[in-house]
Amino acid sequence: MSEPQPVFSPTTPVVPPTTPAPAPAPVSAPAARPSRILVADDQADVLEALRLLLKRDGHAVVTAQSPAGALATLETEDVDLVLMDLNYARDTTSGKEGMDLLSRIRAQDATLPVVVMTAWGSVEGAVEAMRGGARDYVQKPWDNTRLLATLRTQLELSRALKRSRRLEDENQHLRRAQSGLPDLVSESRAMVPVRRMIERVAPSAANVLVTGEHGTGKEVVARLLHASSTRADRAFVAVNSGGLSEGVFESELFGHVKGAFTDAKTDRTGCFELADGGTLFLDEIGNMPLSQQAKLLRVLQTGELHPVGSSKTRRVDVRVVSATNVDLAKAVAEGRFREDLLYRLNTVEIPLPALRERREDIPLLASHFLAEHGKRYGRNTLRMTPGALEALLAYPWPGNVRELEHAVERALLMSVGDEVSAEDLLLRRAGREGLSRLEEMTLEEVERYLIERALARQEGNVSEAAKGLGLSRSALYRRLQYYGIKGAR
Ligand SMILES: Nc1ncnc2c1ncn2[C@@H]1O[C@H](COP(=O)(O)OP(=O)(O)OP(=O)(O)O)[C@@H](O)[C@H]1O
Repeated sequence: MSEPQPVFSPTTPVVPPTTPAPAPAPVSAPAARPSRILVADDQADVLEALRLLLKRDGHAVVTAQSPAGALATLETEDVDLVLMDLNYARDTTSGKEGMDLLSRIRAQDATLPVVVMTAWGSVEGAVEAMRGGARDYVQKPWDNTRLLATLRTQLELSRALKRSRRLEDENQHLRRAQSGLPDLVSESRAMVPVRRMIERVAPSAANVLVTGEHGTGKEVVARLLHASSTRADRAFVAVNSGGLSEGVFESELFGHVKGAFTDAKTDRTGCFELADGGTLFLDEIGNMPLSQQAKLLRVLQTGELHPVGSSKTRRVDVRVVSATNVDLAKAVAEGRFREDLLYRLNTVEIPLPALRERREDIPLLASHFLAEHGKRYGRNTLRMTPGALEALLAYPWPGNVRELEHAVERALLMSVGDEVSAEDLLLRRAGREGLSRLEEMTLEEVERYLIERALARQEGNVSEAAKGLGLSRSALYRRLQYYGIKGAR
């Protein structure tokens, strides 16, 4: 069995598009930013000294002179660590205001590392603060080297924690681990423009819209675009964007913070952030309600989002590949899809032909699935009989490649010995072998069978099939509707 060839390898030189693609949607890249530290102390000279010290060490610094100021800053600024004094009211060393501030910071974001500064010799204060959730403490007056080392350790620890939490979230979202390039098996002429387009646009950051009937391989194309791009080592996050209820949509795409709503027990990273630096695959985009389209458009226009319940702005660098089986131009004309969103999504459009329009691919796809599933079931020596191949070629495949894959897997399980026969395929209604069962069929089954055969012969063309059956086009359409036969054009 010949191995399907990958479309191209990532090392293949990039061929520039003949017509320059329009500029991609500006979901802009975040600059690699230094750690941002909030320093809270009521003494201006202390704040200034710390600001200079931390800046020299490569950190960005924001300062606050009171607990209220610190909390207000945390509301609006994305901070990586808080360095805070325990005492605010002058001449007191009780640390009460500081402990209060610490617990309020923890309530807002329990993952934010806090390092407290205690008065020299106040060991109880330090112990209490650590019990209250501070990650570490330094004593005043501080030793510069020790202070910087403490902060660096806490920042690294927090980064590692964030990374592992993000990986956990990512793992939940990644539908399947991909090794190497996903297989886009094809040898038909109809798929040549598809392959060419993938080669040309994959390396760019352009947003791509993949269109085609169910099961034609839109997600395979999306994965291939990602795997062949410079983003290949970052996440590919797939989300069924047409099937989300109003309540779930924002949280799924943009994330939420703990406490944003009753069930929000912990922070949740949204798909946009999970896909940061990588590719977000928005499947079934044509079924997205208008209200959700507006929210999506805003993020694509600005490259900025707010997790639900947070006023902090996050920036993301995401390439969006979307897919639909809906005619979006028609949906725009009927007011069901926003035109401005369509223009953001379809910088490049890749239309995938239905399987009946590329019958040359059927034998290769069948062999591919037979080999793949054969491996899975420990049956590596299976072959299709010529009769099985003929039946596959005669069938109209309304469910496209997905249906073919299922039929081959089922046939593999039905088969005895090394051969998969036409009968194992169970394509009773359309395969040739159906003829031998003619006498067992009802009149309606025979009619359906003949219509499917005629359509398959004419590659789904209704006018030609109607001619062959001696029916008018509209009479055939009525019957197609009656029998629920899909895949006609
Ligand atoms: N050209 C191809 N080569 C190999 N496998 C393919 C090909 N096209 C589709 N498949 C397989 O067929 C199945 C359906 O493909 P996929 O999910 O990409 O279709 P889709 O167009 O995204 O479907 P839907 O519109 O229902 O979401 C998958 O298991 C996929 O791996």
